[in-house]
Amino acid sequence: GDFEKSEGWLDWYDGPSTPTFRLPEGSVDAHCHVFGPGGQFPYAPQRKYTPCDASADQLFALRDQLGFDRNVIVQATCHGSDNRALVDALQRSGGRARGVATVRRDVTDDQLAELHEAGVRGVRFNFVKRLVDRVPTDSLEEIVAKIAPLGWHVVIYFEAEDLPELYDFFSSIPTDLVVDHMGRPDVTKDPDGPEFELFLRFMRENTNVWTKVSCPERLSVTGPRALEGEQHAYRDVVPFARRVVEEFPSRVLWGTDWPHPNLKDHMPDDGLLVDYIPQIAATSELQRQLLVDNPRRLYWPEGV
Ligand SMILES: O=C(O)/C=C(\C=C(/O)C(=O)O)C(=O)O
Repeated sequence: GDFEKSEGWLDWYDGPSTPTFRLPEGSVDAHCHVFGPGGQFPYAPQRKYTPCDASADQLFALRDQLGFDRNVIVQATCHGSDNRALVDALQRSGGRARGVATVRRDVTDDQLAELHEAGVRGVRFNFVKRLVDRVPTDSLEEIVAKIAPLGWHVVIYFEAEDLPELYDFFSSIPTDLVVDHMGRPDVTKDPDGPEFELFLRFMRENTNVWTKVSCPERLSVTGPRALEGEQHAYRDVVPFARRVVEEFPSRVLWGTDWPHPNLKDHMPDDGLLVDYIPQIAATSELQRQLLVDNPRRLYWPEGV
């Protein structure tokens, strides 16, 4: 049918392993998606890929199996600014999910109020060129002005090579600003080198900036296989993520990124991704901040 998934798209991992690492009580999967079903929630005509359907019920089953308590569900580009699938999932969650939506510059205050009522607490802007026709620099400023009364924050997704030209613009955003997947560092480079240093400087100079130390499977060249005797899946990503967690322990978040859109070479076992966490957050204090305190402060500030 019209919603055939993209060529080469891998189905998400059916039957993920149960993690060895026990998530702390109240942990939040702070980056995940729901897609479709395409017949009920059509994908955006201008999308760059067509995902497999991935429902709220399947997301919540994964949440329970992995040991998370809550989700932050993030609008992906395949649904554009049609947030109906996201809102449906939030309404089904019984208050255990919050959302990050995508809106256009002509969004009305009533539409924003409806999204807030459903549990949306932020807006997402995608600067990854393969995912959008044009980067949303102009609409971002207008939308930031509209969401200010709601106290929402901004989530941005960009690639490390684009940070130099976007640095000043991103530094001018007045809200809390959450960077997806550490701004996608090239992990074949030196974690102490100039490229990652620019991202660390961005976080040092802008104390409103948070980042998700998620998606090693997107960044890794060494991949999911742990060498004999070594415990590190995605071992080439560990130094980058660990550095961020240890320098900015109160401004990091973590998520599965289920159902992992656009992965072509392998589909990660979500249980394995959870077992990666202690490599990058080595103490129970850091784990609690990463998985419980920080996402709760940002998405459930009312403390429920
Ligand atoms: O889901 C992710 O976080 C990563 C990807 C996709 C999107 O963010 C999206 O379509 O909005 C990607 O790297 O392709």
